[in-house]
Amino acid sequence: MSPAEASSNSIISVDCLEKTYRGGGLLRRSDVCALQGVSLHADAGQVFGLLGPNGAGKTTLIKVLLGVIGATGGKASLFGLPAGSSAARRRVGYLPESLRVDRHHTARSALSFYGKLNRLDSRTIARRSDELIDLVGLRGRDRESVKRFSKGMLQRLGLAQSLMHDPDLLILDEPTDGLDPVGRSEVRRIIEQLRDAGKTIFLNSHILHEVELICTHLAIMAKGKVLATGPISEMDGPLGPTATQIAVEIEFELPNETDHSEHSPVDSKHQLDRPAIIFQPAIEDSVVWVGEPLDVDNGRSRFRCRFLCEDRMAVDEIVDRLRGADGSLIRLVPHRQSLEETFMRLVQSQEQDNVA
Ligand SMILES: Nc1ncnc2c1ncn2[C@@H]1O[C@H](COP(=O)(O)OP(=O)(O)OP(=O)(O)O)[C@@H](O)[C@H]1O
Repeated sequence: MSPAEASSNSIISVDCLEKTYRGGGLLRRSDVCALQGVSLHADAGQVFGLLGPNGAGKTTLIKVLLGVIGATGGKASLFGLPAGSSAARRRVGYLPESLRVDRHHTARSALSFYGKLNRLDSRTIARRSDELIDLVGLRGRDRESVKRFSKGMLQRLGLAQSLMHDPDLLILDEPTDGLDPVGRSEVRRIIEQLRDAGKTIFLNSHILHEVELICTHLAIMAKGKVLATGPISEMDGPLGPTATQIAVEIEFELPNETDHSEHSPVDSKHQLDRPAIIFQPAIEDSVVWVGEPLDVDNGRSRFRCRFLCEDRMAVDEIVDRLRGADGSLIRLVPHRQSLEETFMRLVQSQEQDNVA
């Protein structure tokens, strides 16, 4: 989305953001460009996921949003206020990747401590602590030492502390990292409740499946750049990674080259190469996946292949080539790319671009 397209109710608005960590030395060889023209927008009520491999720049972006570090270029704002300003910061709750709660605390005393840090009065602290202890499922354990808490319970307490001042936006750094499946599902349940209560949630993760389960919107980042952003429902659709590409799955039969009348064995490796030979060079590089021959019968082999086609004409060409090779089309369906496939394709093609 271009800055001009950003909707007026953007809670987070990031445009052409740059962050270079300066290294030593006159030639600046050790400078690290952690953010390179990052643009993204998260609207009210969204659960927005920032997904990327290690070193993508996710934590750097969060630090700029919170005002912990300054950007070296571009613009970032929260609620239309400059990121890092105290007016913006007051409306944000933050859960760092590993929140350390002093071991002498109980859940209740920890919440009281964080309430005081947020300058809340004692009545508000007592009321919010009650509400949040219920929300995060710590009722009955709230006067126990946190020393006895599991990692999942500590993370839920961390969520509660980030909510003490009732912020409109929650920024969560790897909220389910290191939790067991039960802990992850409990954190997801709380995030869903917060979303239903109208909070905007911005979270950072390298766990693709978690993002898929929790988020409504997504930005895929790698090496300081946003590779794709939009509603999650559009990230794993039938289209390829660019708007015009079409991913299709085709099931078809081809006559065997081996003469079956002589009962010669069918060489499956040889058979496997056949579709690629028939479809190339016209659609070079577009055979994404070829399965083992599914069936070999009456001198014909059945295959299932996936293709990433640049446009509809490329799909027509595949069908024409199949007919030209005396093949028959059994099934042609748009292939829904999983988020994982989209993610891997984007990250790998960026790596190839960098090598070229
Ligand atoms: N204080 C710093 N000084 C120099 N380089 C840094 C600093 N902090 C981060 N970097 C570098 O900036 C790049 C982005 O790092 P960042 O921590 O933002 O990525 P990330 O996506 O959060 O990765 P991870 O999932 O591993 O935390 C990396 O190359 C990292 O080494």
